[in-house]
Amino acid sequence: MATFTRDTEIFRDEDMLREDYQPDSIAGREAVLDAYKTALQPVVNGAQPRNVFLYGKTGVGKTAVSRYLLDELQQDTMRYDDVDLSVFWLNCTNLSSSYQVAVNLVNTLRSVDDQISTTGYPQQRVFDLLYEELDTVGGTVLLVLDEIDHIGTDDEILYEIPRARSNGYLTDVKPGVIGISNDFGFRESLSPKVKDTLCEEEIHFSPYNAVELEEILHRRAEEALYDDATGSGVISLCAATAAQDTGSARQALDLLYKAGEIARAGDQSRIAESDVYEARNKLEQSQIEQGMRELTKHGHLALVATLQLALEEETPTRVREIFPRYRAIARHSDVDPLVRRRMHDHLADLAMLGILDRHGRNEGRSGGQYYEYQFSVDLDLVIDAVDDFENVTLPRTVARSIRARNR
Ligand SMILES: Nc1ncnc2c1ncn2[C@@H]1O[C@H](COP(=O)(O)OP(=O)(O)OP(=O)(O)O)[C@@H](O)[C@H]1O
Repeated sequence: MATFTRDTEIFRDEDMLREDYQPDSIAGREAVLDAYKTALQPVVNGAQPRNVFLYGKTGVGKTAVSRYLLDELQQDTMRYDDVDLSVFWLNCTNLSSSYQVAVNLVNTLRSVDDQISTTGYPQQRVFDLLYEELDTVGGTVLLVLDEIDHIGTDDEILYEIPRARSNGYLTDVKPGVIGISNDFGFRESLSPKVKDTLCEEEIHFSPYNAVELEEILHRRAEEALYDDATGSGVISLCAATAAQDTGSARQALDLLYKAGEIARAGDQSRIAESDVYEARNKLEQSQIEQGMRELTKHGHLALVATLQLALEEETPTRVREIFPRYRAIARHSDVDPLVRRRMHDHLADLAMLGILDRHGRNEGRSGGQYYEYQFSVDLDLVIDAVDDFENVTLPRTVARSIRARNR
């Protein structure tokens, strides 16, 4: 018997459940598609494009809908000789200034053997280079800036590009900017002139409800899974679970994919509801693990201090117990400790991430309120995560528990 045999019961084409798969149809987003089409109509007419700003939480289809509609737009404009449309995408994660966005745009527009250095130019020079490149491409150019909120308050470029034509910097090209963001605060933080320009057309992507998610999952499952691979209620359970939690299609698809993997690993011929529950727990766990790894240095220190108390069976515990431990661990790790109140903010963050449970308690007659903390996740999970903290010198009790687990 072979060690590996091809799946014949659960996954027909599992790549279709992966993050980077681009669906060829969009379900449950009619109103958004209508608004987006209206915003893009000037492009088909050969007119100056409008700038569009898309916002909504993570996983609600901003990228998928944009890719789908811009592909359609490119195909449909080919029918008109007087429209020459080019679309360029730039992911702005880690680009925290107009300068960096401009340099990366220049390099996106240029060929790979003709890139410019990411530092060393005056800002105006980079903008001029960008205008030259845009004019060289010519026609209508749509620049899609994904995760645009990373640019922060240094947002001049979002004003400059759309205005460059009327300001006489561009002659042969009609540029349009499509900004995408899942940070609701970003729109408010834009300077008024940028807001007026970039947010000419705004499209809000609301979280999906269970009915919409079910439609998305059904369409995807039709091709990704074999016909009898889902037991009754499985798809609606994935949809309902994700709708109640985040309303994200990504979460719903991840749940179905994970549940399928669990069924396959168990040699089952179909996915059961119990696989969805198990998948939810596994995904939650890995999200929490990731949350712990991505904490700041002081978040790591506060976590280790609380873990030390938990291992000594001193939890639930109060800030006044955690703080001295935190301070000692910080000193051993060559970090200046924060004052108690600031460290308490980090404990509150850990509670918000679902790592700690926090309960308010009253101090009896003397009045006053205090909080008690304890882990709301399995300690083994925390010990595993802490093992990877490179910036913290671990106290002996914690180091010992790690060794015991790794043995
Ligand atoms: N309406 C839809 N129809 C079909 N698939 C969808 C739909 N909406 C989202 N998806 C799928 O859900 C996943 C997440 O969607 P997408 O990446 O577009 O979200 P997003 O809003 O851009 O999220 P982020 O802000 O995190 O980038 C993708 O796999 C996408 O194909």
